[in-house]
Amino acid sequence: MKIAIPNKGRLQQPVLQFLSSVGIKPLASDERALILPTSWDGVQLVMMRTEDIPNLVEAGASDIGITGHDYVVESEAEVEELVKLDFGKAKIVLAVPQSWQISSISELRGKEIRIATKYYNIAKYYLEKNDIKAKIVKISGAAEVMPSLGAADAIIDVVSTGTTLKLHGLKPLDDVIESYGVVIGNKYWMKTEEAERINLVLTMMKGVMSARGKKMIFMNVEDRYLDNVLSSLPAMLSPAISRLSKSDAWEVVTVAEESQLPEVIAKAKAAGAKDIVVLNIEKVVK
Ligand SMILES: Nc1ncnc2c1ncn2[C@@H]1O[C@H](COP(=O)(O)OP(=O)(O)OP(=O)(O)O)[C@@H](O)[C@H]1O
Ligand SMILES: O=P(O)(O)OC[C@H]1O[C@H](OP(=O)(O)OP(=O)(O)O)[C@H](O)[C@@H]1O
Ligand SMILES: [Mg+2]
Repeated sequence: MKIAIPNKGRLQQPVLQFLSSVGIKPLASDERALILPTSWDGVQLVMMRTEDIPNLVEAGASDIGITGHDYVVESEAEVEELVKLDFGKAKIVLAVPQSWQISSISELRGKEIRIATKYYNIAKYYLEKNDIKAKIVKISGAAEVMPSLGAADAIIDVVSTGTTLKLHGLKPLDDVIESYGVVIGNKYWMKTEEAERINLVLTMMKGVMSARGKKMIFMNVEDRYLDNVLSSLPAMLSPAISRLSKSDAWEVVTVAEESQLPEVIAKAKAAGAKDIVVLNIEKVVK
């Protein structure tokens, strides 16, 4: 099976790290190679431009792909979003010159404005939905410079820290869409002879995402403190307990969200738990 991933750009490293956690590592070959074998037998990586991946997957040149949600929407490709990822987060906004004394997009109605963007379809849907008349100036990047060159009045572009907008005298006026890294699939992937392997890869990918932010906690508890320690744990954490050999103590094991850790450990310790060990979780396959 083939997985299309970014051959460059800001998503490439996070995607490779994510695939490594899944158990898929590219096997070194000529660095110009665009189809790479991997450590998982029968799985190849296809190195493509991030924005081309939706069309590539729709065309069936790859069974699944990893790209940005914005490119899935912009491409209008008939693909399925299968696993939402926790990297590649961005916002696409409508931004206008800081000098414009407007605070809502409704004030743009009735005006004929030019909007520079690399997201033509996303902009078109957004402007139609908001009943704004605008000429879309299609560019492939660096949209922020267009208003100061007099080539556009406003832009629709990605914003992360907001630095580039500020630097070019622009301010965000409205959010257009949220974007995030996403695993997509060809609509017919389940009908291919690779379906079983694809399903296993997707199961592992979901397993990695379910484990994100979760920790395993092991603690030793003497008999006399067991009830106290168990009642100190948050109700939804159904801990497992096992008798320690050669002592009247127990091992209590549970899983907690990383954000719960400080409170869970403090309360368990105060209730008598000792030797508290915290481990990362690689995958949780439901
Ligand atoms: N600050 C950001 N700027 C651009 N894209 C971002 C940013 N933060 C997250 N993204 C997301 O990353 C993806 C952009 O990746 P892509 O490889 O196309 O562009 P890039 O990393 O800016 O590289 P390039 O130099 O080709 O523009 C999109 O899905 C976008 O939503
Ligand atoms: O809000 P910020 O943190 O400033 O990031 C947003 C900027 O980053 C991206 O540019 P990129 O570096 O990808 O150049 P490009 O526009 O040519 O793709 C994006 O297109 C914005 O210009
Ligand atoms: Mg870019």
